[in-house]
Amino acid sequence: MTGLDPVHRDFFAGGAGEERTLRANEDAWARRRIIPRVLRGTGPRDLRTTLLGTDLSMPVLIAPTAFHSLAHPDGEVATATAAAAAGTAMIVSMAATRPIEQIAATGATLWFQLYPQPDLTFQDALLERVTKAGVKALVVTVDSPVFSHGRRDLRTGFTDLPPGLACENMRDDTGVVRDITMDDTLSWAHLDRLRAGTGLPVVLKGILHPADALLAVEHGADAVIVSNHGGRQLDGAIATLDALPAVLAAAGGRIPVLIDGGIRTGTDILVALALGAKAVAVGRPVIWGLAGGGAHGVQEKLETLRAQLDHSLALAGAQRPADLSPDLIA
Ligand SMILES: Cc1cc2nc3c(=O)[nH]c(=O)nc-3n(C[C@H](O)[C@H](O)[C@H](O)COP(=O)(O)O)c2cc1C
Ligand SMILES: O=C(O)C(=O)c1ccccc1
Repeated sequence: MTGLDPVHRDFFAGGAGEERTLRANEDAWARRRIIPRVLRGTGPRDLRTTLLGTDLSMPVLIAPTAFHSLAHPDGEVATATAAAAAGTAMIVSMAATRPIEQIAATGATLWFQLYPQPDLTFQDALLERVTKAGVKALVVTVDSPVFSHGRRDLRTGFTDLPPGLACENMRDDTGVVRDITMDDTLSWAHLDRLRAGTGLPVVLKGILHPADALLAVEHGADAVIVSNHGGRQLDGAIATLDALPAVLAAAGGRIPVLIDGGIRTGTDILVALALGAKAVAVGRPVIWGLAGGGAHGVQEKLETLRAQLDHSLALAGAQRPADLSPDLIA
């Protein structure tokens, strides 16, 4: 990718361990085949979707990924500019390198991703800050009780952001940038407290087991994202597509189920929607677009996915995502 330092490229591309889960995510989509319907006279497609009160021009969100300023000098501001132009939502990583207020100034619809922090005073202040900036939902990442180990970036020697870059939303009231803490004591009680303290919809990111999907419903989560963190946390974890059916069954239609991991084409999105996901999120493809061409690069990536989804819906005999059903997938 243009201008991307090889060490940073490995940080973005890499997965945990042997990268089995990283590969499994992409392979799972490639294994599915579509059984199209014909002669349905559907006319032009309508990709619009509403999620937790958020209107989206298509069922594709930008997954939260760290450190966009390593990919492009405009960082998360460029990514958000593209999200706004494409009419979709960006989930801003807690490890974003631009202040949430600057990202919000693009006019993009934003959700904010949170690693729950043990310092509750700091966390409350952060939530107040992002809420004031206008984020529309809180995405709580639950698959990371500890930092990832053995990723490519650890072998290449990538440890921290270069001078001048920082996780700008981790500044406390003294201006000091806090480290993001991965908390191995996290439990459902923490989630209950979080939910009680915010008026925002709460989305749990990193659900793979159906029993956890059921608990998410019982604890009042507004949505879940089936995710294995793009193969960056537990190597050997199930591919997200393989986890999706049981999670959907456990959720039983009570809350929307989203999915990320290895989604690269419009047909991947069609497969996810046909099986019952309400929307998908994409991580690395957005980073490559950002590295290659800033806001325009990201927008081009999003418009390519939109065109591919539109085309494959037409060829499968569907006008809207809601017209798709599991019988279309082999
Ligand atoms: C470079 C990179 C950084 C990431 N940073 C975060 C993060 O800060 N918070 C988070 O919840 N997930 C993070 N993720 C996981 C993504 O949100 C998402 O689950 C994953 O990238 C989806 O898979 P894909 O990249 O194959 O589309 C990161 C992923 C990558 C590749
Ligand atoms: O790289 C990641 O996957 C990730 O989640 C992360 C979180 C905090 C800082 C840097 C990266």
